[in-house]
Amino acid sequence: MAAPTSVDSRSDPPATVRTRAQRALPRRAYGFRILGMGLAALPLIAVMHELQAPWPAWAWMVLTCLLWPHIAYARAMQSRDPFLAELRNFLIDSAIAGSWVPILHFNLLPSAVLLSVVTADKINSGVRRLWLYSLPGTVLALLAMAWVTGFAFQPATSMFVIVSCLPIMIIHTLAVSASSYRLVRRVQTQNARLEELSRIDTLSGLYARGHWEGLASDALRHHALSGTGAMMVIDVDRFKEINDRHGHAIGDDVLRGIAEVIRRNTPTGSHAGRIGGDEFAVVLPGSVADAEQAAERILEAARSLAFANAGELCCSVSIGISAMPPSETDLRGWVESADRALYRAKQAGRDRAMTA
Ligand SMILES: Nc1nc2c(ncn2[C@@H]2O[C@H](COP(=O)(O)OP(=O)(O)OP(=O)(O)O)[C@@H](O)[C@H]2O)c(=O)[nH]1
Repeated sequence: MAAPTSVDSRSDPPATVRTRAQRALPRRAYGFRILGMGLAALPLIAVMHELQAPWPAWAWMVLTCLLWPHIAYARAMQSRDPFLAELRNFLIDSAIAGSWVPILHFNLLPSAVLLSVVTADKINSGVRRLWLYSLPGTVLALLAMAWVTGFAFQPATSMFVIVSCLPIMIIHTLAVSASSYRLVRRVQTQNARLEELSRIDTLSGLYARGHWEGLASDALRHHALSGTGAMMVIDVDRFKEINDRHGHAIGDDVLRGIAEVIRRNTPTGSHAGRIGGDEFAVVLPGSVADAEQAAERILEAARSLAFANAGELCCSVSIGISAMPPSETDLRGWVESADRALYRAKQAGRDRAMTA
């Protein structure tokens, strides 16, 4: 009758995450325990009324349904390890449910509802095998209470008791489902964010290498059909010197500036990525002549870049261009061909483009 949580004991989360989860778990469980135990009181009252139960049964109902949720919360929050204390509370929940079955004289519907609700709570907690660990305590509590009540057995459920079971079956199930839904939505959002992070190079804003390679392979297959397309590899000239003279922060500004230059000067349908420290690659649609024009624009724009914190800094790039291979080949071969052209551009004095 407690909350579904996002905690999974299979993995070892970082300390900060774990501390947050430690505090969050008892808080989340508190509301659900009040709801679950409170709603469970209805069938208990109905059956005890039918059985004319003795006062200790009523006292046990008040203690477990009305007081226990607050005791459990206080226990967990005052504990050195609220997460662990809350796990113990989960186990006590199950034992309490087990103890109720004989008090109800094994009345079929409320017994089944109570046991399935507490077991489902363990599964929903996300803590591996918690439901399994809770079973011995449940069975022991059930047997102990059965011994106290003399194994009284009256499984038939009246319409009055069936109706009293409806609130816990409906409201608790919906509340747990809503909580699970929120959890799933959060995981989906986080997954989308993680995917975004793996797709985009955070410094340059261009595609990260792995994702770019996927796009470039697709483009290679696509361009093989049309017979056009070009690969461009761009490397910042003497970037080590820029770092050494102006510092890494300015070096990063240069990389960002070049990335922006590439973005602005390549045609729609191009895929630009950062494939190394100061190396970028672009797959372009169209002919080699189109790519050479784009390269000239990039060279020009790179020369004109200005940096607020390094007034005298001028930068340039060298570019290697390779035409679409005559027959479809692997991406690596295409990039290496453009790389060889880039090497020649560097050898020829940098700040220029060469075509393979
Ligand atoms: N600021 C910064 N520097 C980086 C980053 N990644 C790699 N580098 C640096 O980039 C430099 C790359 O230099 P090289 O490619 O070896 O050579 P270069 O100085 O550019 O010389 P040429 O390519 O021959 O013109 C190295 O000094 C790396 O430390 C980064 O993300 N930020």
